[in-house]
Amino acid sequence: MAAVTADQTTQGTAGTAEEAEAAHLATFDAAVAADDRIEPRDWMPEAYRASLVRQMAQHAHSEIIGMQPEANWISRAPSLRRKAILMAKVQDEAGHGLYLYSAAETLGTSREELLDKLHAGRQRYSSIFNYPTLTWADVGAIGWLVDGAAITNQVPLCRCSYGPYARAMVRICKEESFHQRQGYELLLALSHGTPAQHEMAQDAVNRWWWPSLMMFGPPDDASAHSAQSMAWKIKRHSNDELRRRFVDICVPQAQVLGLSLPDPDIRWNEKLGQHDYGAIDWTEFQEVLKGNGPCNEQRLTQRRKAHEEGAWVRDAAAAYADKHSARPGTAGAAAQPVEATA
Ligand SMILES: CC(C)(COP(=O)(O)OP(=O)(O)OC[C@H]1O[C@@H](n2cnc3c(N)ncnc32)[C@H](O)[C@@H]1OP(=O)(O)O)[C@@H](O)C(=O)NCCC(=O)NCCSC(=O)Cc1ccccc1
Repeated sequence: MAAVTADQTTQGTAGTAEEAEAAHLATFDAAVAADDRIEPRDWMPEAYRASLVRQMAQHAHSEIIGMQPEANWISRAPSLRRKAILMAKVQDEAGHGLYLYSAAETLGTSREELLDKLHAGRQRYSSIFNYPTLTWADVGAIGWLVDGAAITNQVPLCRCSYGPYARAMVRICKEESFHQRQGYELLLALSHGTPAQHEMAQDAVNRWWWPSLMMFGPPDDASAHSAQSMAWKIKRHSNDELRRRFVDICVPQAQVLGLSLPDPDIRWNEKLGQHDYGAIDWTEFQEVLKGNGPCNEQRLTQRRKAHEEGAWVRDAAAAYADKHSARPGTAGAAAQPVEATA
């Protein structure tokens, strides 16, 4: 964006602070209207910054908490091939969290601060990760439905108005596509396996279907942030639009899988050119958001434990970085006091 940077705001402005603010806002609004990207050093309204931090932090937290349900099956994967794929997928989710925490840092919030808020229960992560993985087929259902829903939601975020978030999403979406395919392929194998395997696949789809629809957030008329986020082009589509798009994608895929979706009200709506679907249990969604889902407590406890147990790794990395920057010939060395030698 060829906008005024934060540093320039105080330089050479003849008018009042209010006039300068209004000029910046006009430049920002014009950039958003023109589909330009807002970059970290560009002026932006504080509410825009706060909304981005809220969404990006929640997204980053979802990626790292989202490692837990599937990691539960790494040691019990049925073959070496499935184990290698699952390990790679879970590692990818950690990577996504790191891209997103880094992108959030460009808005002036440290990773440490965001993690502290997650651990204190002051920031959210996606409701979907508060459900248990009861059988191996759940790994397939998560790949197909949870990663599928994530892609449907996140592809439009590649066109988000904030540059670092949009660019992080490009890479994340490529990896999520692989995750979705592996889940689909896993379910296809189970669905066409023994009757017991088919039943296990169907049971997993039955349990994950409705929580996956909840990933898109509350219905549009109850979505507090959608209108403003869409005006700022952080979000490009409403929660209900994306949810319906996801149903349209899943219906033919379920047919190929030979599995049914647990909703007798799914039917083609000729007028809309899309599928209708049954009522979502929004009470269950609100309960999960309040912390009363089946695994909320387990997920946060495990996350806090992993953070505490990883303290030595962070300390070691910081000590190494300090040592490295103190070496002669490195950029950091110039700033170090030189000890006199005898
Ligand atoms: C669509 C929405 C999630 C919500 O729209 P907004 O406009 O932001 O909010 P809206 O006004 O509609 O809602 C009002 C309140 O309700 C909250 N809330 C809503 N829905 C949920 C929910 N489902 N869970 C929990 N909370 C939810 C919402 O934050 C707000 O609360 P607040 O006022 O902040 O306290 C949006 O933030 C978004 O697109 N995020 C980016 C994508 C992203 O985060 N993806 C995560 C999955 S990544 C993944 O799966 C990859 C993976 C796969 C496999 C394994 C591992 C990893």
